[in-house]
Amino acid sequence: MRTVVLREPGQFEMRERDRPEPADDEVLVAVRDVGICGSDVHYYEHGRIGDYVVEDPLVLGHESAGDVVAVGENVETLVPGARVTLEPGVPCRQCRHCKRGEYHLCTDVEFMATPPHDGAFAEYVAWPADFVYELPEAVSLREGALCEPLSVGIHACRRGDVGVGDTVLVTGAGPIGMLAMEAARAAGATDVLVSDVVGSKLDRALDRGADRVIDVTETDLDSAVDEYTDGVGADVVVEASGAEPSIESTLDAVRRGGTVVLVGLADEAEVPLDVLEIIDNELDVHGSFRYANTYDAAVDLLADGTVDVEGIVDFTDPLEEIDAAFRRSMEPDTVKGMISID
Ligand SMILES: NC(=O)C1=CN([C@@H]2O[C@H](COP(=O)(O)OP(=O)(O)OC[C@H]3O[C@@H](n4cnc5c(N)ncnc54)[C@H](O)[C@@H]3O)[C@@H](O)[C@H]2O)C=CC1
Ligand SMILES: CC(=O)[C@H](N)C(=O)O
Repeated sequence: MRTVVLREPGQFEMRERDRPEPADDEVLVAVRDVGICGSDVHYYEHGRIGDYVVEDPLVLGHESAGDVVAVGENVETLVPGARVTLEPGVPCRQCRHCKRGEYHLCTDVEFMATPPHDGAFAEYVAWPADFVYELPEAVSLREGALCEPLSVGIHACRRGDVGVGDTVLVTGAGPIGMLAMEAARAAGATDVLVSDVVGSKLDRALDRGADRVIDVTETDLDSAVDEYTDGVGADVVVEASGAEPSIESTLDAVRRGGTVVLVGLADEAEVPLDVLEIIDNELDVHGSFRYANTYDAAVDLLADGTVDVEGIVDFTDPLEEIDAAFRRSMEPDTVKGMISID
């Protein structure tokens, strides 16, 4: 089967590998659509993310969907021909976190495209059936693949306890911010504000239903939020840029008693946050890491038409043109690129 491996930073190589055999509890999926995530691009550019270093050729891609072509002998939930999306993190299922249902915190999780685990830029992937979700007719495979970043948005909104009537500020209009905005709306937020430093992304957010967009290169975030909320502040801020100034500004933009959800990963682990501001305003500040138990919800929201994920996609290129696709993904205007596999 065809795969693309990252050999070293900036160098993909098309390789033939043996088609995997599904184990008893696995299904074999012919991969059709794979999203390009910022983390894939980071590995492509730098060969590492923090302590995760690409030491051996690695298959990237963890936002995937395709067709089941074979099932292991214990699999009763899926049959060949099913159209599916793959949840990319498989935990140990045994540890305290797994047993509490917070399996995304399992320290033994094997996550696609995180060294040393291969991802989905390949013709076939064998994957545990309990982390494979069937897509109804109404949900395309492209949408199925984007259940992954949508899940990040759903989990962030759950962490922020976004509720009916809330005003939510999302900082960063990349794919995660855009889909956090969708998830916030689905959770009942009636006002969603979005900030970024790239005008075209804010235009896109506006087209996709943002009530107010804030270009922080021109407008002070705190003042804009104050103006919109009559000086109260946002009920929930979802920080989805990872930019240090944006992370710092969340504490000023949220209302007293409100909630800040930190999703964006800063380049530096240490970002100064005013502890007195957190205490005095009784803020809830939550980290949000990947997701757990979100895929069923993501598929349902797509099937109902409650959220739109296709609208964030700028282009789809074939697997053979992955190098050009990654370069295009690095352009500041791009929100989401995808790879299709025939
Ligand atoms: N915690 C988690 O589980 C996950 C975290 N992430 C992180 O979330 C962040 C967002 O992911 P993507 O949307 O894929 O990244 P992205 O890089 O595509 O989007 C970030 C956006 O923030 C904007 N931005 C830069 N400076 C800003 C500022 N000062 N104020 C407002 N916006 C600003 C950029 O122009 C860009 O549009 C990244 O840091 C990523 O590493 C991504 C996936 C999962
Ligand atoms: C941080 C990322 O972008 C990636 N999706 C991951 O969950 O590792």
